[in-house]
Amino acid sequence: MLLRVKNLKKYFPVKHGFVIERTVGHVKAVDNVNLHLERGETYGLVGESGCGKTTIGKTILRLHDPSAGKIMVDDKETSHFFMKKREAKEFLKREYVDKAEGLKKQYKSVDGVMANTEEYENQYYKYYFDNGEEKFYDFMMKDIKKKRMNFRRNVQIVFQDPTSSLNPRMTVGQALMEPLLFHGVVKNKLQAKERILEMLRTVGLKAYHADRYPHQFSGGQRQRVAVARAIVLDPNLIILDEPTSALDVSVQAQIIRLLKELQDKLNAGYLFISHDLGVVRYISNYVGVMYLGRMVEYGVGDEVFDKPEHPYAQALLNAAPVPDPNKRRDRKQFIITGQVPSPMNRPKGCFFNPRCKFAMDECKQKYPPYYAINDKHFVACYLYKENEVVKGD
Ligand SMILES: Nc1ncnc2c1ncn2[C@@H]1O[C@H](COP(=O)(O)OP(=O)(O)OP(=O)(O)O)[C@@H](O)[C@H]1O
Repeated sequence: MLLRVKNLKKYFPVKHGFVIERTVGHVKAVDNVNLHLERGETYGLVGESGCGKTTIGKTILRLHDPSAGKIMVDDKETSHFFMKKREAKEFLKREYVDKAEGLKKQYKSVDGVMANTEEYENQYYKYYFDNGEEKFYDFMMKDIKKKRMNFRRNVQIVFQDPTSSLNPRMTVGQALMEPLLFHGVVKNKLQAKERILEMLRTVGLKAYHADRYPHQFSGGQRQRVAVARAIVLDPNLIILDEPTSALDVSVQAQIIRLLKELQDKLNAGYLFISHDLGVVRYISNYVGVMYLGRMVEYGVGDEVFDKPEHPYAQALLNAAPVPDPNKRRDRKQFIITGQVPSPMNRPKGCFFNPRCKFAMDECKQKYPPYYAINDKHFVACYLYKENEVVKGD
């Protein structure tokens, strides 16, 4: 599995006080979110502004530390890649040293058995047994750094506004050269230049664009540069955070087409964050609808778009353009009233209950679990409580 997010939480502390700061609450930007994604697939995240989409993307990328939960990339838990030295040492002691010492005791009575155990075959335990604790820590810290670099290479992001994500003082050639040399992907500058020209061609730009600065491009071209920078290291996972929102409609279509073509070429997984429901529908295999930090409905894209079941998802997705006018008439129509509550002070029970015209007593008591509409479609709403309950995965 390329990406697996399990019970992810990101709470931002809210502090008051000028001289003595104290935490007066938390913005629960992301609360118990699960999602997974394979290579070559796209997971679309939709929901109103402020529901936590960008925070999920940034937390996966480790621009934010998660408050709780797991993020696994290529089946590997990523949290210890980003630990500070002391924390990492504690983690290594817990995960390896203490366990290795336990094994030693277990096998003490039978000399020579240790070398035949499964754990001894594991390179980390073997290193510890052969080299002792201090050398083991040095070895593991280097290993963690290697994994962190590998993660940084493998997971990339494209932001909405390429103007702020590109360094204005660097030419496009320099901006693309930097990560190539930093990650040692190429042996020398000549190889780097070849790769940069190939990347520019891939995203529909010309060789002479390498000598230009970001301000010398149009918005669409700048986003092409940002895409080139994201793919130059051949990543497996790309987070696309509103990649077309700042562009004209005709340019949006070109960028989306480019992203689709690139996905076929790179076989990368995309986490696609957008307000534009039409684009999300077009590009995504799976879709998750978020409300106040939680995924209220998720599943295979066409299923969720054709038959949204959560009252919030129905209201939101009804706003999406539908190519087939007959389908549009079949849709349940209603409009949500009221304001989105504050993520610092969410309503009891289902967070949507004060705005939901179907709200029942239990909706005001406890947040609903996920019910399976079928094996491709899940919804957190008591209206479906006759259905099988599933873990939010
Ligand atoms: N660094 C931060 N510190 C404190 N609160 C934050 C921070 N970043 C985001 N938030 C809050 O977390 C919540 C979720 O924000 P987020 O940007 O993830 O939403 P979003 O769904 O991506 O919205 P948009 O579509 O407008 O980008 C919001 O209430 C926001 O104010």
